[in-house]
Amino acid sequence: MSGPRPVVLSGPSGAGKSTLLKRLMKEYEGVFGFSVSHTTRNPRPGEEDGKGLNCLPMLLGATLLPVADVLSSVTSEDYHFVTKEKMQEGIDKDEFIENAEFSGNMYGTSKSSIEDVQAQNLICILDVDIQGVRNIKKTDLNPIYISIQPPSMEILEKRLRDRQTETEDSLQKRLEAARIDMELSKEPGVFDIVIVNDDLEEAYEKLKSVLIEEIEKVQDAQK
Ligand SMILES: Nc1ncnc2c1ncn2[C@@H]1O[C@H](COP(=O)(O)OP(=O)(O)OP(=O)(O)O)[C@@H](O)[C@H]1O
Ligand SMILES: Nc1nc2c(ncn2[C@@H]2O[C@H](COP(=O)(O)O)[C@@H](O)[C@H]2O)c(=O)[nH]1
Repeated sequence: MSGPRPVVLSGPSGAGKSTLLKRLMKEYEGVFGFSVSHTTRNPRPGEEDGKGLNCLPMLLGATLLPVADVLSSVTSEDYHFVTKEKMQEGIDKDEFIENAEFSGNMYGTSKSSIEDVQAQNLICILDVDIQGVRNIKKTDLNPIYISIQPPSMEILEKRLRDRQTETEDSLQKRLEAARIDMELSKEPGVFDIVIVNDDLEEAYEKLKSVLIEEIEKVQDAQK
């Protein structure tokens, strides 16, 4: 039996991908696994290196907490934070299914980050920019492609500013990338669905409705 289809979540920085993902992974604990990307950007306050399914055995071995507590501490946000040299080394060794430069930093999805999730028969979620979407389309991954879009550039800018994670320079770079993303996401056939994240509840319900078939398949297999 082939495993569940992976899900690619894309859309401008600040559109709300991580917010929606966190809810989804909380409501459907044990159904999704996040593909922990590599990046050369600096960690934000609270972000930890590689706190994803890749290091689950290590987390489980190092804690006296129940497995469920460890699993719920695995968020959809963190990365493997690496130097440019280390990242380039991995790319040269063909360890990445895709990689891209975004806002002056390198990002990439390692093959093992996907394999680790798929080995557990979980729905693998990839959070990648539009370049990642294009590159994944050249592979045989066959994911469901979902774009999360903001209601407008103005609202996106406000969300990014309020999040307080960016310098003025990185914020401007992200807004520029967002303009391109918003144009490209309108191209027919790029995404299976484009969800405008205006009202969070409505956006979340739409996201769930697109994924419910795959979710139920995983839940049935776990019975
Ligand atoms: N529907 C919404 N209404 C208002 N604020 C929202 C909504 N969705 C998300 N936000 C807020 O917008 C900010 C950006 O959201 P989030 O960090 O989830 O975006 P993202 O797409 O994951 O960004 P990045 O790609 O940079 O990681 C957060 O502070 C979040 O709380
Ligand atoms: N092509 C890829 N894009 C990725 C990957 N991981 C994250 N991203 C995208 O980068 C931007 C910025 O993310 P942030 O965490 O610095 O705010 C965002 O659009 C992500 O979707 C990846 O492995 N490959």
